[in-house]
Amino acid sequence: MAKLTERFFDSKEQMTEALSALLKEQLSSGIEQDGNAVLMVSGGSSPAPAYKYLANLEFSWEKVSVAMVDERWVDVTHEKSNESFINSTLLQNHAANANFVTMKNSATSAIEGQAECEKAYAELKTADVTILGMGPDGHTASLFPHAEGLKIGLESTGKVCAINAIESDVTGSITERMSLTLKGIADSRKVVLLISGEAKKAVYENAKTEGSEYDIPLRAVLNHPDIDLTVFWSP
Ligand SMILES: O=C(O)[C@H](O)[C@@H](O)[C@H](O)[C@H](O)COP(=O)(O)O
Repeated sequence: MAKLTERFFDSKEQMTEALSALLKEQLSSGIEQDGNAVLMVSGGSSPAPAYKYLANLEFSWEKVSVAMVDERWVDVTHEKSNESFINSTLLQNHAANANFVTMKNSATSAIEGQAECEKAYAELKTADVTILGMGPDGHTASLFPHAEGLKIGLESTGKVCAINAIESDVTGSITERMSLTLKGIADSRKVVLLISGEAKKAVYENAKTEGSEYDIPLRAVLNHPDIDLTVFWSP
């Protein structure tokens, strides 16, 4: 089982404040320890206010590498690109000085781009903090239930994997993705899971029950013995 800490807040503002403080603390201690820090980021609405706060924070951003937790296999100009979202929320003002490591490359498919992405991620040290979201289907990163590539995502010793999700209301039409593997998620001093609303709280509680990691991939994170996980929930 992961080492689990649960922090439930009364408002999104309180969650953002606590999350921002945790991110700053993890990055500072990474720099103190290794001279540089690695932050793994997800898309989604929950982390956006903390990203905006960090963007305006005076910090040694030139010592920070920011890398994606997952990405749709689309160009950065695409409206659904997570990289574009990170550019417009986090990599602004002071944080624009951070070194950004993309998941997307010029390969025509995620599976063809996997080796190049793995090479880029292999050069990164253990992350200081990894931010995960969770979908209503129990996916986290782009580890979607029963997706093509999920077995590799759960079992590989590599950091990244190509995923082709089963199309649903949650995935939308773009099902081809690159994702951190479970091993890639676990290669982090701290993992943070952000959950908003009662409906997703129920999904999270269900993920904590015994069952298949293929049905609810978040279970694999909760079950992982080496993950230090803090769950942030707000209404
Ligand atoms: O790539 C995606 O499909 C989304 O980014 C997704 O994985 C998101 O992180 C979660 O659905 C949490 O979203 P919220 O932060 O909006 O709850």
